[in-house]
Amino acid sequence: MRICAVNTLDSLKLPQFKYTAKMKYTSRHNVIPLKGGCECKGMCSDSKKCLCAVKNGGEIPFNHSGAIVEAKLLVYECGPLCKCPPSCYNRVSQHGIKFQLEIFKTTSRGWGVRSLNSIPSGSFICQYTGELLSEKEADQRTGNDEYLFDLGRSKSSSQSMGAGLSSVISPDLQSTSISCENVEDEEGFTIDAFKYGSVGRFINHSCSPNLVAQRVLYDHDDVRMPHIMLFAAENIPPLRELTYDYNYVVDTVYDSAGNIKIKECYCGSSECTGRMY
Ligand SMILES: C[S@@+](CC[C@H](N)C(=O)[O-])C[C@H]1O[C@@H](n2cnc3c(N)ncnc32)[C@H](O)[C@@H]1O
Repeated sequence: MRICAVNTLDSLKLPQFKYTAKMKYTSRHNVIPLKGGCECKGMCSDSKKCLCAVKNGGEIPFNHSGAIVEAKLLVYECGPLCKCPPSCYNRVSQHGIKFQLEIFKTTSRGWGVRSLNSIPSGSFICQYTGELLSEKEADQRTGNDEYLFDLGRSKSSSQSMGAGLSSVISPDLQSTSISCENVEDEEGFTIDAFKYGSVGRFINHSCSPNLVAQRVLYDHDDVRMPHIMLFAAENIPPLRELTYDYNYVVDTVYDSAGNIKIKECYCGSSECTGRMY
């Protein structure tokens, strides 16, 4: 789908980056491959027999219109080794963008994203794609940290969803409680959308967001590096800016010299806390 960028405010052009609809992995990261899939011949309608439904806690997380029913720590969509057809109800975000999105210049937050169509609650919007980096690699990009999305760590006691853009957020506060078989260490991963990314890289933060970031697995089995899929958290009218909560914890973001970084929030919501971090 073609995505236009409009600027009615000044003469600034969209910054250069390479558009990638899929994640960019390198051989440095050993992604755990899929071990298998469900055996359903139809549409995964028997949630007791469908292995993917079982992994989702005994239910398909989407309704028949393709809307996510509720945000979860991790959603398993059916994948390439499943026997079900591409039209299976448990394949949603893997099919890509369905709404006509537009990148536009905002007055105070750089570029942002809106939809030209109205969006029903629960609909898939887009994936936050980019280069997959280890925590160490991400830490070395402190000067260019505006497009980092920290995936947190796979084994942790913290319950935080941790779906936020950050470079150096305290790992304990930013991590997830997903337990992870076959993973020896606790290495965390980050997506960097600065050089390679999708329209998702332009979605701004809001303290009253209308999207949620959902971790999804379908084409590999590595819970350390789930796909980040953005879904509508409410019905969204056309031209309303799309936003999600970056989930920063104030005073936990540091620069390379170890000083606390402060960034004001201009989301404009009545619930705005005033600071992004
Ligand atoms: C992932 S980028 C979002 C797209 C960005 N606006 C652009 O022009 O490329 C994140 C950056 O956007 C800006 N931003 C996003 N949400 C904001 C907000 N609520 N208030 C102020 N700046 C925001 C900050 O500079 C942040 O580091």
